Amino acid sequence: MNFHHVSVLRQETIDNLITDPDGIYVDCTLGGGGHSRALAGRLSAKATLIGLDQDKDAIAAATERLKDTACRRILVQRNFRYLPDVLDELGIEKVDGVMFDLGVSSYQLDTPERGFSYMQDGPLDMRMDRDQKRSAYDIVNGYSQADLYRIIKTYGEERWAKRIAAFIVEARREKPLERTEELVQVIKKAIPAGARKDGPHPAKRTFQAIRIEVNDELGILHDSLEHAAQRLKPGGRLCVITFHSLEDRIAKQTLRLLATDCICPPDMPVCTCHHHAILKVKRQPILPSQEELDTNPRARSAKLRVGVRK
Ligand SMILES: C[S@@+](CC[C@H](N)C(=O)[O-])C[C@H]1O[C@@H](n2cnc3c(N)ncnc32)[C@H](O)[C@@H]1O
Repeated sequence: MNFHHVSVLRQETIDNLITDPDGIYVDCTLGGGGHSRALAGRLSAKATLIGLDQDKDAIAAATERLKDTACRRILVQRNFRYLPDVLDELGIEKVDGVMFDLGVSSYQLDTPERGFSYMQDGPLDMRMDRDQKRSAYDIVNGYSQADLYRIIKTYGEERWAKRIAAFIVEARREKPLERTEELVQVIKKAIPAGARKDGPHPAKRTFQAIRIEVNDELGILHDSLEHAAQRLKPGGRLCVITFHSLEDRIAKQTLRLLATDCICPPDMPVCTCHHHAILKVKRQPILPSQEELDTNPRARSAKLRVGVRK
């Protein structure tokens, strides 16, 4: 397996994450272990690095990449929504830092058999965790037209969502769509030629939408970030890298909420919510440098948000 992935905002993330070189750190999205490798390189032999990924291939690649690092390493194939359970099982109450580098890896995108790519033909799959039942096939062939429209519109922010949903339903009447290339052809037919001329690949937004739905990427984000923040020691850091506006909105709003004391409606005479801020956050996200943008086009839309536990 050739696990190709160039880590985004690597230095910036590690610089913000580490407060104690002997501490306990969690990488919730190991991928190829790029961030973790850089992190481990700055930790002592007394430190612990816990790495999670729901993709078996990522665990295998990261295990290899991290094998000669000094710190204690615990790599687990698990969805990060279960971070509190993983820490409980390890008997770890609080940690010094937690990072998330959201979305898919280049390896997942560029491996046709994983079915994420609209550029190379493969089965309609898109599962990060291949033990999971629901795949892109089930969504494309099983969702009602209204549900297809809803996800393509909401998660893809696709202007032609209505037509694409209708064309998918029409195409699958003959036989189920099985390959990514078949879906790409249906999407191309649905989008008028004039609108297809400029801009990104016509299937980009629909593929993003289906991928988000298959992996419930946005549904689990708010709670996962909150759980991670709750497990930080005072002064501990939460670092989140996002790659599109929907993801970033959830990260921004969650961090802002965790940094707010009272969340009662403004006309409430006394506080009844008893909400207490547990984080301090910087308003502005950290963006990739020009140098990084010049060498890694995937960094274009990346934003790093950092929270510091009170
Ligand atoms: C952008 S890649 C991470 C790359 C990594 N930081 C590096 O430098 O090599 C995102 C990884 O997160 C994993 N992932 C996404 N959502 C996840 C979730 N809810 N739970 C666990 N892993 C997840 C994906 O399988 C993928 O391997």
